[in-house]
Amino acid sequence: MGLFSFLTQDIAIDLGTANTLIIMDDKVVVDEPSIVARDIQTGKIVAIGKKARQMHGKTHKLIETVRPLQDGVIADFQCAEQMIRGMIKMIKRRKSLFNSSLRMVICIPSGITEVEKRAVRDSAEHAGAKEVYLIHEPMAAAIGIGIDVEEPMGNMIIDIGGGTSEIAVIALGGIVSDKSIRVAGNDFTSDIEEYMRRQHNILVGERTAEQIKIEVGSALPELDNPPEDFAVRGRDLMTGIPKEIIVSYSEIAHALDKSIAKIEEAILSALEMTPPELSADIYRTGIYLAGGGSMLRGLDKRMSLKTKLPVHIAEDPLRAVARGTSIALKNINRFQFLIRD
Ligand SMILES: Nc1ncnc2c1ncn2[C@@H]1O[C@H](COP(=O)(O)OP(=O)(O)OP(=O)(O)O)[C@@H](O)[C@H]1O
Repeated sequence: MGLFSFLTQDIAIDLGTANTLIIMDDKVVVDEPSIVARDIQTGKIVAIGKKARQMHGKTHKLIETVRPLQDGVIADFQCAEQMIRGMIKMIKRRKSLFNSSLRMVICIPSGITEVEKRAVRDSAEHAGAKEVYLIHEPMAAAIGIGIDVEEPMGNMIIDIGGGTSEIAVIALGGIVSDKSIRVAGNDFTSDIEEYMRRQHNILVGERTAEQIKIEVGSALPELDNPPEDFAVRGRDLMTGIPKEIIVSYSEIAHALDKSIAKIEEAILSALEMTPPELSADIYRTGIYLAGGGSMLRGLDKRMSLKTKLPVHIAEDPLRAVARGTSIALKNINRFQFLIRD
C-alpha cells in the first residue's frame, strides 16, 4: 500500500447491457438495471436503475427510457456517462473518502472494437475516474468462478449476459481463443415477445416477456423438475382488449430454440479453434457457464448433450463477472492481462 493510498478509492464495475454492478471493499454496493429515464425536453436524467425500469414501457410523451448499452457496448455515450455517474453517487461514500480519487476496473466484452473501448474509458473518466483499467468479461467471469487463470491449464468459460454471449478459452493468464456473439438473454426475451404475438395473438411488453422467461423459460422441451404453467396478461391483437393466457415451459423452449442453437453453434466453433493440448484439458474440466442468461432452465444440460462435455454453472451467475472484476482490482499490479490504455 502506498503512502497516499487512503486518498484513492478503488471500485470494480461490471457495466452490462442488462445490469450494472459496482463492488467496493469486496461488497456489492450497487446492483441496478442499466437503464435511465430522461426528460425529452430538457435532456435531464430523471431516474436511474430500478426506478427507471419501473417507468419502462409506461412513460408519457415527455419522458423516455434509454438503455445506454446495447449488445455489451455503449450505444448512447451521454446516457452511459450519466448512468455511471448516478450509480457512483448511489454509493454512500464515507466522509473521509469524499476527496479521494477514483480508480476503476471495468469489464468489457472480448469482441469490443478500439472505438467501443475508448467510449467505456471516456465515460468512466467523465464520471470522475482518475485511473481506468479494463478487463475482458470472460477473464473476469473465470476469476469470479474461482479458476486459477494463470495456471498452464485450459478452461472454457461461457458468459451469457443480456446482450452478448462470450465464449473463451483461457490459459496462462490470457485468452487463447474467443468468440463473442450478439445473441444472449435479451434475445431470449424478444423471442418470447414475438412468439406470444405470433402464436397467441397477444401483445406483451418487454418486462412481461422477461418475467415469462424467468418463470417458465426453458432450453429443453422436457425437464426433470418442470415449473408450473404461467398466466400471461397482455393486449389481444384482434380485439385490443386485455386478456390472459396460460403458457407452459415446453412452448417457451420451442420459442427459444433458434437463439439457443446460435449460441451452441458458436460454442462448437470455439471448440474447433482450440489448440489440441487445451482441448485435452477442457475434456477433463468441462465448460463453465456464467451470466444471467445461463440461469435458463435446462441450458446446462442442453449444452452438455450438444458438446458431450460436463457443464458447470457458476455460483450466483449474475455476479460472477463483478466478483472477478473486483478480484482483478485487488491485483492491479500483478495481473498482466488488465488493459491500461
Ligand atoms: N432466472 C433467470 N432465467 C433466465 N434468464 C435470466 C434469469 N435471471 C436473469 N436472466 C437474464 O440474464 C440477463 C442479464 O444477465 P447479466 O446481468 O449477466 O447481463 P449483462 O452483464 O448486463 O449483459 P452483457 O454481459 O451482455 O453486457 C438478462 O437477459 C436477464 O433477463
